[in-house]
Amino acid sequence: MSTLQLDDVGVSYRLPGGQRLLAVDGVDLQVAAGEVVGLVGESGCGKSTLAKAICGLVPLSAGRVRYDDRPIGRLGLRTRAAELRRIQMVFQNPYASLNPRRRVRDQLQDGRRINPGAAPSVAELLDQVELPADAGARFPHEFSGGQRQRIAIARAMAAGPTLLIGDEPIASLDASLQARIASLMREVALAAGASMLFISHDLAVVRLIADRVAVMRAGRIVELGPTEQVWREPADAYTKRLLAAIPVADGRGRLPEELAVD
Ligand SMILES: Nc1ncnc2c1ncn2[C@@H]1O[C@H](COP(=O)(O)OP(=O)(O)OP(=O)(O)O)[C@@H](O)[C@H]1O
Repeated sequence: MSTLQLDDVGVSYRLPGGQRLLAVDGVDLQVAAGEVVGLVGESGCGKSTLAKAICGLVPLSAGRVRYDDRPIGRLGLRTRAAELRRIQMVFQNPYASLNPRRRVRDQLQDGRRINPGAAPSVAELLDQVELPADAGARFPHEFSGGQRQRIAIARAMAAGPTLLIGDEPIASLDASLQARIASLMREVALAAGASMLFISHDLAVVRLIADRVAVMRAGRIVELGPTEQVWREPADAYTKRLLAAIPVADGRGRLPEELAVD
């Protein structure tokens, strides 16, 4: 069974003037087979950079990423290609993975060719993401934002991934749709036997779908644990602040006073 294992991972960017920014710093994280892990934290804390590091899209400055006990990153292209084909991403902007000029069914077929035999048919993929069968004959621009994100999820699943990474996949959707699309991602990933790393700044949605949650701040993971435990008994002051900031219907903080931090 495929496990993603990050050990002491660091990623730094070179800034104008030669300085380096340590965007990810000493991250240890594991995503086990069949598990959904939520990665939360404020804008700029390094979530997307960590996702890119997992996919080999940015080089590591420290540590290692292993998938299925094989290294990813800073490797020969052949090894990377084989491992990375099994990791698929869904981005905030569905167009990041969709071609506006190709019909939906052709794009799903393109995905299915990445790992032949690993994914269901185009009709089944559309059904899984709750789109009508005739959606395949249309182009991405003919759909709403939520439908487009469903297509992007189907496109990712068409490649037969064993790990699905969502990088803020619900951030651009209407609030009414966010929980549904997040739950759908969990459903389709688990139904296919894949695990999922779900990146979001929306803790309420992460609580709905994640088995474990990792809280990231300034490049580091400051808290990691079963979702309900982190939610009910956050150990880290920053996690407490994040949770306290979640709005509720009456406009006040969600958490009781005893969890408030200064
Ligand atoms: N290509 C780059 N070059 C230089 N700095 C970068 C680059 N990409 C990201 N950064 C910086 O690295 C830090 C982490 O950025 P990253 O996009 O990973 O954060 P994030 O948590 O995903 O934020 P958001 O939720 O806003 O997408 C930020 O300070 C950002 O400005």
